[in-house]
Amino acid sequence: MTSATFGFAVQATCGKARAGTITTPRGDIRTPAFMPVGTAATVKAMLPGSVRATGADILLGNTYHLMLRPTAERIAALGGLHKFMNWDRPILTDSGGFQVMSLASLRKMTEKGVTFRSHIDGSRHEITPERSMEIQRLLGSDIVMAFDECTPYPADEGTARASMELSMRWAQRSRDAFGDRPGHALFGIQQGSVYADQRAESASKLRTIGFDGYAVGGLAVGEGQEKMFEVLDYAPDMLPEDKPRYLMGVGKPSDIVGAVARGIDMMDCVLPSRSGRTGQGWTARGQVNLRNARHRDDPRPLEEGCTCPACTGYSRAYLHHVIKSDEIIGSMLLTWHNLHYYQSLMQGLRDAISAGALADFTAAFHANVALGDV
Ligand SMILES: CNc1nc2c(CC[C@H]3O[C@H](OC)[C@H](OC)[C@@H](OC)[C@@H]3OC)c3nc(N)[nH]c(=O)c3cc2[nH]1
Repeated sequence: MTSATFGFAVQATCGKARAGTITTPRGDIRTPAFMPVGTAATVKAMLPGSVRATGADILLGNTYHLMLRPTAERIAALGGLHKFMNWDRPILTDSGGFQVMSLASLRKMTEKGVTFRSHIDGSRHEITPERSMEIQRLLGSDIVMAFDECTPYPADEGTARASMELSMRWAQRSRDAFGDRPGHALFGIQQGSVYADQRAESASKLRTIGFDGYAVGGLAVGEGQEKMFEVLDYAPDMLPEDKPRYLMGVGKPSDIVGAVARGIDMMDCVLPSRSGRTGQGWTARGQVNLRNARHRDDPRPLEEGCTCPACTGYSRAYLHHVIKSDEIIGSMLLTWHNLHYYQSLMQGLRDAISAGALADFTAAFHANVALGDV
C-alpha cells in the first residue's frame, strides 16, 4: 500500500501498547516497528533485498555520515538516497546532532548550531537546524528528524533544562526550515533528561510547534534499563496519542518489549547488526556468543525453528568456524539472523497487541530468555 500523504492509524491497543500503520508514498510501516540502521547508505553486510526479507518496512540513514561522505549534494545529483542505495521503501534520517557530539572532533556549539571537524579528514563543517533540514531534503528521506541536542547523561537539572530549551528553539527553526512537504514527515524530539517537569515542558512546546511524529530523545545514553523505563512510564503519554512515538537508539530485545508496553511505536538500534559482526547471535533464549568454543562441533542451527538463511542452511559449528576465521560470510549470516529475530519479535508484539495478549507474550518472552541457551 502507498499513500500520497503521510498518515498514522492505530488498529488495536493493549494497555498502553498500540498496533498501527504509518502510511507513506513509499509504502506502509507496521507498528510497533524496528528500524535497522543503514548509517552510510548501507545496512552493513546486508543487501537491501535481504533487509526487506527480514521483514523491515523502513531503514535509517545518517545525516552526519552522509554529509561528510559522499555529501548530500552528490547523492541528490545521483537521484537521492533511495536510488543511490537501491531501497525504494521509507527511509528515516537522524538530524546529525547526536552523531556530531559522539563522533566529530573540535566541536563548537552555539545558539546557531554546531561547527566541527570531520572524523574522516579533519575538514571543517557546520550543522544548523536549517542545514540539517536541507541535507535531509537533498537525501530525500521520508521521515526527517528535527535538529536537536541529545542531552548527555547524567545531567543536573540546570544543564538538562538549558539543553532542552535549546533543542526546543532548534525544533521551531527545524519546523520553519522544513516547510510544507506533502508525503514527507518531520518528527520533533522530546528532551528533558530524567526530569518529568522538563519532559512535560518539552512535549508541550513540541505540540505547540506541531509535528507529524514525536521522538523520545535523550534516553539510551547510559542511564540503564530501569531508569529508562522509569522515564518511559510517563514520557510517551505526554506526546500526542494520534501520532507515532519513536524511541531513539533502543535497544536490546527486553528494552524493546518494555518500551512497546509503555506506548512506543518505533525504535532503532545498531545492536543486532553491530553485534552480528562480532559473532553475537540474538535468539528467543537470549544472546549466543558464536565465538565460544562450545559450538565448534555443534551440528544444530543457531536457533531451532528459525527460518532465516543462517538457521536453515548452516550449523553452529560452521558459524563458529567462519566467525573465528573472520570470514565475511560470518557477518552476513549473523547480521541476517539477528535482524530476522528482531523483526520476528516485532511481529510477535504486533500480533499480541492485536489479540489483547501482550502480558502473556511478555511473560513468555522473559521465560524463554530465562531458559538460556543450551
Ligand atoms: C543509542 N542510544 C541513543 N541513540 C540516540 C540518538 C541517535 C540515533 C542514531 O543512532 C546511531 O547514530 C549514532 C545510528 O547510526 C549508527 C543512527 O541511525 C541512522 C540513529 O539515527 C536515528 C538520538 N538522536 C537524536 N537526534 N536525539 C536524541 O536524543 C538521540 C538519543 C539517542 N540515544
